Amino acid sequence: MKKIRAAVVGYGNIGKFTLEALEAAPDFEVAGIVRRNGAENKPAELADYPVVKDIRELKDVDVAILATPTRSVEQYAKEILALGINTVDSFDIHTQITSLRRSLGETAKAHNAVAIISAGWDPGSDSVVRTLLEAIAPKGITYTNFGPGRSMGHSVAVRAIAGVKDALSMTIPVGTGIHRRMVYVELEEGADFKTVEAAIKADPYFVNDETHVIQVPCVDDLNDVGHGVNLVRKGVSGKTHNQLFEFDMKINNPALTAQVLVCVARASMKQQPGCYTMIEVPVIDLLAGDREELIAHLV
Ligand SMILES: NC(=O)C1=CN([C@@H]2O[C@H](COP(=O)(O)OP(=O)(O)OC[C@H]3O[C@@H](n4cnc5c(N)ncnc54)[C@H](OP(=O)(O)O)[C@@H]3O)[C@@H](O)[C@H]2O)C=CC1
Ligand SMILES: N[C@@H](CCCC(=O)C(=O)O)C(=O)O
Repeated sequence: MKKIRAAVVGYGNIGKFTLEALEAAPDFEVAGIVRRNGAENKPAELADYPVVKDIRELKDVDVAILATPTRSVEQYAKEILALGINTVDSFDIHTQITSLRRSLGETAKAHNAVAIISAGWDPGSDSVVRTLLEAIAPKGITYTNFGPGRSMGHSVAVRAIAGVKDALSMTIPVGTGIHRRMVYVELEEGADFKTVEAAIKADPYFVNDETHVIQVPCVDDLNDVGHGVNLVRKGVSGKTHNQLFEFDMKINNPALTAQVLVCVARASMKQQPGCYTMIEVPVIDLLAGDREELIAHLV
């Protein structure tokens, strides 16, 4: 069977694990990697792949997996969808997902392509869990409690602030879906800590949470990409109260995000043109293999 040809756009934390997930998938082949500086300083593990500045330099790409900062997703997605290539991303600014969906939906439909957005683990696979739990206990409350662990999105947002050399944003669960942010920053020489601290606290990623910023000499000495979630719903099925559900996982954050992106890239090949979030995609489309065999095995 013809393999799905995927390009990885951006080769940072998520990009590296995406390449591994593609290499491990039976139905994908790597079309190449798109990097801002192209093949300059090409790492050894990319020796067998084309590394380019522009996705148009790659041959027959079916789907582009966007492993760029969340704030760059819309621009990359629009350019790539306009070439008729599907895109998937893990955009994680929850309050902006519906507007991104509308915006990419227009471009995707105009160019006969598919975009699946916000497809990491949260937003992403957790969104599917929340949806399922709400369906089976329509009345009730869901609490999504993260961590403790490293938020990649928050760490990326801090690294983009002027004067920050490196950053680690730890998410600490306080309970009932409330989180504290412990942000460790390594500053560029001459940067002013108070200015950086104020910029972090004003960023929409942090503005609603209790946030502590701590200057350290070397972020790498603290770094651990482990994370996790404890997602709980207590609610009512029919007229019966006290239905209690719990989903818990402890994970390597970039490895899981990458795996979700790859299964969603597969699903993108089976959708009609347009833009979707994960809760709109049939879960069976995330899997490789024969549909009847999957049904026999999983249902
Ligand atoms: N939904 C979810 O569950 C999750 C979502 N995420 C999202 O994944 C995103 C990426 O995280 P992570 O891989 O750690 O980020 P990194 O900074 O490690 O990697 C991003 C890569 O994108 C490329 N890039 C393109 N444009 C820019 C730009 N303007 N500034 C910086 N880099 C750029 C760079 O690669 P190159 O130099 O090769 O061009 C860079 O290495 C996060 O922003 C986060 O929101 C992460 C985890 C979970
Ligand atoms: N989007 C997160 C993954 C979910 C955990 C989270 O949102 C957090 O730690 O705040 C990330 O970028 O790591």
